[in-house]
Formats: sequence, C-alpha cells, structure tokens
Amino acid sequence: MYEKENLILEAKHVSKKFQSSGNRLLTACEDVSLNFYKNQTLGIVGESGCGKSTFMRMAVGLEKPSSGELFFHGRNMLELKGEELRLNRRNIQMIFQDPSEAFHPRMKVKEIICEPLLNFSLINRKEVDSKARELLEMVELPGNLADRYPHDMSGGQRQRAGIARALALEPEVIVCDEITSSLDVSAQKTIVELLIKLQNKKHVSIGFISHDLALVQQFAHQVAVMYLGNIVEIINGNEVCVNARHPYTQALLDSIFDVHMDFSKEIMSIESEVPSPLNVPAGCPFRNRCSYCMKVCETEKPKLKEIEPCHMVACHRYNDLCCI
Ligand SMILES: Nc1ncnc2c1ncn2[C@@H]1O[C@H](COP(=O)(O)OP(=O)(O)OP(=O)(O)O)[C@@H](O)[C@H]1O
Repeated sequence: MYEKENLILEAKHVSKKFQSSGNRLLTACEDVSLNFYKNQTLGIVGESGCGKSTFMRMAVGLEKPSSGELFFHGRNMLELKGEELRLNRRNIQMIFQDPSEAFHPRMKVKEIICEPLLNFSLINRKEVDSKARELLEMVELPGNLADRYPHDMSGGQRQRAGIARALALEPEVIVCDEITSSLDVSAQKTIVELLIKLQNKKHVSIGFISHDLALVQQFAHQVAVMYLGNIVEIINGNEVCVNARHPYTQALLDSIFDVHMDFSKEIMSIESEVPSPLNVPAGCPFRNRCSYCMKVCETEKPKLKEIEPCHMVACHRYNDLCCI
C-alpha cells in the first residue's frame, strides 16, 4: 500500500516561517516530510495553531514553503509555472471548514459545484444542470438542491456540496481542513462514511486535518501528530490506541479515551502552555509539558526516527514508553 508507484504527493523537509511584528519570525512548520498515497487517508492531528493548515496549504499549492520541496508524481511542484501550474492545481483540491464562507452566497449550488469545471472548460454552460445533479447524487444529495442557495441548506448538506465541488475535477488528492468540526456527531459520522465510500470508488488520496484524534484514528490509514510545527509521531490509524509512543500522542489519547498506559509517571504537565511559535525552545518542542523530560531533551531536538515499519517517533525516550 505504501509502494513507490502509489505515491502521489511527497513533502520533503518543508518549513514555513512567517514574518511577524518587530521583525520576528514565526515558525508555523518545521522540517515536515509527509507522503500522500493513492487510495489512502493521511490524518494530521494536533492542537490549534500547531501548523496543520499551514502544512496542507503548502501541499495544495496555496502557500509557498520557506524551505523544502514538494513533488507531485516526482515532479517538483515549486518549479511549475503558468499553464503547467494551473493544470497541476486540478489534481489537488481543498475543502474548507466552513463552506458558507468559501461559497459565494449569491451563487446557486449548481453554479458553485460546477464552477471549477467551467473554469477549466471541461463543460459548457448548457451542461451545468445535468452535471450538477450528477455531482450532487455522487455525494448522496437530492439533485433538486442544485437550484438552492447555500444559506438554504444545512451545514452537513453544504459540506457535501463542498466535497462535490472538490471532486468535480476528479483530483488525485483532496485535503479536508477541519470539515467536520462545525457539525454535530451524527453529521460528522455520515460525512466520514461518505468520504470512505468515495475513496473506495475513486481511489483518491485524502489529507484530513483535525484536532480530533478519536475521530481521525477511526478511518485514517496513517496519522501524523503535530506539535508546535513539528511532526512528533507518524503511526497507522488502527495502531494509534495500542501502539502510540510519543508522550504527546499518549497524552492526547489519555484525555480522550482514559486508557491506562504503563507509565511510571503520569503525564500531568499537558496542562501547561504550548510555547509560542515566535520563541521555539531549544531541544524537544514538547519538553516543558513532558514528565519524561531529561537533560538531553533540553538541548537536543529528537529526530523523527522509524522505530518499526510505518511507525516514526521523535522522542529521546520512545523506548521507555510502551502501552499495555
Ligand atoms: N499568514 C500567516 N501569517 C502569520 N502567521 C500565520 C499565518 N498563518 C498561520 N500563522 C500562524 O502559524 C501558526 C500555525 O497556524 P495554523 O493555522 O497552520 O495552525 P492549525 O494547527 O491549522 O490551527 P487551527 O486548528 O486553529 O486552524 C499559528 O501560530 C498561526 O498564528
């Protein structure tokens, strides 16, 4: 499943620093390397402000990295220009948290979802009605919603329309940025079920950003846990609950599931503050909240290291931390 031929989008050592007030630099993403594979879902989880959206915005080409490289089928995306760049954009689409902000309120649903197809001259105006119905049915909405305006739809229906719009161009990658976070639990579940169905049909690669580890681990094939701009753990979704090794991932799990880890000390310090991305501490970014911090953690940033197949951890003490 993670064979080279299934690799679609590859981010290599991508960092993003924003210029902030007082000529200071804000580190939003630091040396992030992640892969998107055909027919696979990559979940990115972490607290607000850890850099999830910034990373995905770079992956879809909405933001330029400060350093690092992005490859689409082996082609350096940052070297693409003009028509090549425009055509490449078709292949990677993003769905945003709040479709009511992303959608023009005076456009009908059919115009919204067919707009990308018109922009790329893939359909003509006469075909909009039938194409819109087809796309709405694909996301399990009745075709007669095509003539509605976004404000006449529920949040879940708008999010489905957002998925229809993103899939209209038949992209190879779609990135979902907190698309379920404004929905109630049952609407969240049906949106996730729909994504799984569509992935099985279209073999699309999905990037799914969320702060909700409990949700993501249920369906993402791989989960990348992000903290203060850094990836601290990459693990198969179905192993998160039983095999997570980073103290931050374990603390997130503990807060969700109340699972009983075999810790000699409990992680109490998760309560304390995340350091400012304007002033990233030396050593491990998680050290001020970690009960396992030792001398080396204060000075040496742990490298993301493969500890078993498809499982990477950035922690000096990963060997001391096991689950039961
Ligand atoms: N355009 C920008 N200019 C300056 N700082 C930015 C910009 N975009 C993001 N940031 C900062 O970069 C850091 C990471 O932000 P980002 O939105 O990527 O985090 P996130 O994990 O997606 O958070 P959330 O879940 O709240 O969306 C934050 O400190 C944010 O304030």
